[in-house]
Amino acid sequence: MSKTIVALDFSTRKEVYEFLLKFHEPVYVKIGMELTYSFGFEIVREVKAMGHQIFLDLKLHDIPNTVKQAMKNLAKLDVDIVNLHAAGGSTMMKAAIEGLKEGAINGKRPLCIAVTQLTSTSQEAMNKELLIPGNVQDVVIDYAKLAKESGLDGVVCSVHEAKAIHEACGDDFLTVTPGIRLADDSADDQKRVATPAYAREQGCDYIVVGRSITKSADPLSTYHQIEAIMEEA
Ligand SMILES: O=c1ccn([C@@H]2O[C@H](COP(=O)(O)O)[C@@H](O)[C@H]2O)c(=O)[nH]1
Repeated sequence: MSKTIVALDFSTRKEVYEFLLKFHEPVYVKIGMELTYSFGFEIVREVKAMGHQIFLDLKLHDIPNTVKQAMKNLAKLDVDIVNLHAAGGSTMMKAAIEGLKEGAINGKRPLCIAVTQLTSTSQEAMNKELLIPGNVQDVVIDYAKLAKESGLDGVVCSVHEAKAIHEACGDDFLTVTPGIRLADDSADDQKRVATPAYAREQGCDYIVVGRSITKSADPLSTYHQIEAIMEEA
């Protein structure tokens, strides 16, 4: 089973299909706001029909009833993972699970994970702009515990918090980690970054990789290189 989720952050359908056609097997992909807001759920259905697994990354954050109804609709897409912001609180997260259960196809709902602190958020920004005091790792772990108590399946966090989250919430609580960069890559807008090798060492369940693969001169080879690192014993 693939441990690498490729972020399909493209602006055109052509780029999506040209990219996916390079792969000769189903891959785990992430469809986010960029594609969904351009092409609607049609693109989700099309990529799913090609046999790929899908993490639908729309990061819901609203009042509980709105999130519940939205999740009910997302469950009907039969994707593998959906997500929301833990900052919406436990009532919202519980409502999300209720919505997913109501919309589940054949009794099987998508996994639901909570964004703790975005990997583009630095310690300084969290304290001074978001006005959340304390250490970013402690805050992420507290949010992860809240997500677990609310019935969620895991969290989005950075590699740097994954080990402590597994210690606090259990090994079966998923850690999905964006902010992945190969050693020579630019961090771009990401702040809490790490390499695939460090992600494997820290026991991350999945890494999310966008630009390091999609902007690579040879995306297929970079993907296989990363997968090989993630699969090392
Ligand atoms: O905390 C988060 C949550 C989501 N993301 C998403 O992951 C990818 C990362 O792309 P890169 O090009 O590898 O930086 C992107 O789609 C984000 O929306 C995240 O980065 N951090």
